[in-house]
Amino acid sequence: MAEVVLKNLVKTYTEGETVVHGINLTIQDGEFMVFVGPSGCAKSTTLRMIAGLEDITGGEVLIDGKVVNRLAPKDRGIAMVFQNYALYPHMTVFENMAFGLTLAKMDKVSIAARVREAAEKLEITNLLDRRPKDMSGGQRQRVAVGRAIVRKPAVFLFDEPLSNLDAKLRVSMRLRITQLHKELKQEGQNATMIYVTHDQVEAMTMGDRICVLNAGRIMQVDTPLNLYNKPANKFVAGFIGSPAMNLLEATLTEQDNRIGVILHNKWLALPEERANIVRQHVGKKVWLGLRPESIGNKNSMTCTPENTLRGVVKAVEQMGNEEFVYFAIGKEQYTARIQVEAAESLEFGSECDFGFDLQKAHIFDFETEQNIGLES
Ligand SMILES: Nc1ncnc2c1ncn2[C@@H]1O[C@H](COP(=O)(O)OP(=O)(O)OP(=O)(O)O)[C@@H](O)[C@H]1O
Repeated sequence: MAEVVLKNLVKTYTEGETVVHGINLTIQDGEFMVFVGPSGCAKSTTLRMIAGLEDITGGEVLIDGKVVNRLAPKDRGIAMVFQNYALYPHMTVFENMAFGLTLAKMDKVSIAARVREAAEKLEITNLLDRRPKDMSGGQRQRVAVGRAIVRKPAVFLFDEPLSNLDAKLRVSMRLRITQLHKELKQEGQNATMIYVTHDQVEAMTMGDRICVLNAGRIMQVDTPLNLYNKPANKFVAGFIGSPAMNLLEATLTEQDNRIGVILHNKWLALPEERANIVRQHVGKKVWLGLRPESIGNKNSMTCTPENTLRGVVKAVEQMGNEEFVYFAIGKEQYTARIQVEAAESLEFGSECDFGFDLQKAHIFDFETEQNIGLES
């Protein structure tokens, strides 16, 4: 049970390169917080500073109200699960899971009870006598999670724990970890979990809140749905969502008292409520963000001369229930996501009219890249 607070956290490696630039973040007691961002954005470095595996250059880490900058990892009340499992190869599963408790000089009966309880939770009771080399990757990772659980830590830290597993196992393990978080809560162990991943599907499905990082800075901290529906800036808009949001250069213009954007030399009207929010920015260059599901054909949305552009189909990916249509207008490439009932049989090189649902448009300042289309 612990709140984790990062105050102006800075990391400079000895080579002099600052990779974490003053991060401020409060992770609430019992919260499942995901750190997500592209490779090299300092997710792991930040997590390792919380764990005590990396020196802190500046700022503070507080766990349960106490500054832990100088505490050894074992004294921080944390348990960490790594991508490579980090199991002892010469020990059985039981011994691996018991190891930390033995070091902490817990009595043997209590250790056995804790290990069995955790093994049952993770359905690995039948593996307790095996050694890591005789198990699959998924089983090893369950043991690594089990080793963390037995210690009943206040804070669980996960560093890309599912990256070495195949796609199907990743899905089942991610469910298991989120269920574990809920089960522990039910049992009164309000475990705070901090989970690092570069996989936005993991981030969206697991996190109570997600902290999106880029180049050592926080871009946005919010619930999965708010990140998707109200991205604070162009970076978050482009990072969260698959296929990625279409981001188009446009200029906000006024014609006959109505506000719209000029795209490919055509004026497209913004619906009135959207127009009112960005009225003060008329004349400015902006990034117009449209999710693939906000672009469609005449069967999937209302297409009018004021929201339609003609494009050339470059590729179609069939997903079963829907298809992703990649098309070009001039040099720009766009993605539309169309439900299979509405799909036309579009072939490479064919021309089609695509409707742009500007009611759902996200609008970002061209220079600052901040979202200027949010209702205040
Ligand atoms: N020991 C080190 N010495 C110097 N630079 C380092 C060290 N470890 C990491 N870095 C640098 O710090 C930056 C952040 O690395 P970090 O591993 O935290 O990123 P990440 O977001 O976890 O990336 P990935 O998703 O690829 O694991 C990178 O530029 C990396 O090269």
